[in-house]
Amino acid sequence: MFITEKPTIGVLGAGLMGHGLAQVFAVKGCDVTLYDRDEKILAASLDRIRDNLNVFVRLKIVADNEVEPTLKRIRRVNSLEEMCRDRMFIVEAVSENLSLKRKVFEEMEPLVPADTILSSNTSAISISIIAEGLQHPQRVLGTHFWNPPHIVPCVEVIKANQTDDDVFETVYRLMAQVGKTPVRVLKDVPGFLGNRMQHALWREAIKLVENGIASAEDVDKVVKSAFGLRLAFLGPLETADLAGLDLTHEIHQDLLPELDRSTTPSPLLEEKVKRGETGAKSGQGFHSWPPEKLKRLVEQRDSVLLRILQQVNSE
Ligand SMILES: NC(=O)c1ccc[n+]([C@@H]2O[C@H](COP(=O)([O-])OP(=O)(O)OC[C@H]3O[C@@H](n4cnc5c(N)ncnc54)[C@H](O)[C@@H]3O)[C@@H](O)[C@H]2O)c1
Repeated sequence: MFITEKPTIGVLGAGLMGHGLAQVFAVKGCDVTLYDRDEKILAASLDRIRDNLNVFVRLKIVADNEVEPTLKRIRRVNSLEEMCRDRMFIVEAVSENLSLKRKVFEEMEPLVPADTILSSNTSAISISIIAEGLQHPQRVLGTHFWNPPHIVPCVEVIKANQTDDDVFETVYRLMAQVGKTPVRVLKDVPGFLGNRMQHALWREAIKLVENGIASAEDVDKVVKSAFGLRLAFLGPLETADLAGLDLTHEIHQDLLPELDRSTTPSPLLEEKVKRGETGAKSGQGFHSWPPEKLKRLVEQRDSVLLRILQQVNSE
């Protein structure tokens, strides 16, 4: 399948992920339509993108005079129909809810020609189930961007049971064309690649706190000041190779039986959620989050991530 130099992109949902997705494509010269049923969220999206771009300008990744032309390439529209018009690729980023996702895909189908590619940014819902019952499920696949999508390079391109090979490879190339680091997820498994690994780590981290082995502060500190440091440069399998697979085998023989293997959320997590301690949004989770601390951390996160990426890319 052919990708034009300036692909036409539709983004459905302008929330946390959607506004950043619009930015990803617009920065690379694509013509973007952006739609959200919530008028306030849609109205605020361009200012959020401008704020994001200003961080890039401060770090000299984007030139000052590129900000307005980038914003001009994003057209906020007031209906699904307008968002779908003349699009080569549409990415859905509405709330994480299966029936909602199935509904919006059903609504989009009659609004686009059979060769418009439709993707979902779902974190965990099966793409094959979203595509079930559509007239042309072969043009549906997953593109799982990570938050913040305008900064984190990886996009997991997920092949659903019905996805056509050519569609899959076209989207893989499109992601590379807009400067992302695509990976192929060849089977539609829950959590794809990244969230399976990430939540295996979180399950163990929560269990260590629940069992009183260390504080939440110290659990986070071990990741940040030990093995987490190298993760942006070396993956776990590269690290296992460097450590030696014989040593890895030895350690797994002794350690794997000791690790948490729960198949339900931990009692500590259940208790916190019941108490309303839902993390940053409520001000309290494993850590406490006064608003100024949270604001500073999110700003620092974006600029630290960009600087790590600059460093890794220059090696
Ligand atoms: N937040 C993350 O860290 C993250 C990371 C990766 C993937 N995702 C996935 O991305 C998707 C979006 O997540 P988010 O965090 O941006 O959520 P969000 O709640 O910030 O945004 C969702 C947006 O969808 C809009 N919406 C809902 N129904 C709609 C409809 N019928 N038509 C038009 N707009 C509609 C809402 O108004 C809202 O603005 C989810 O599937 C989520 O799992 C999220």
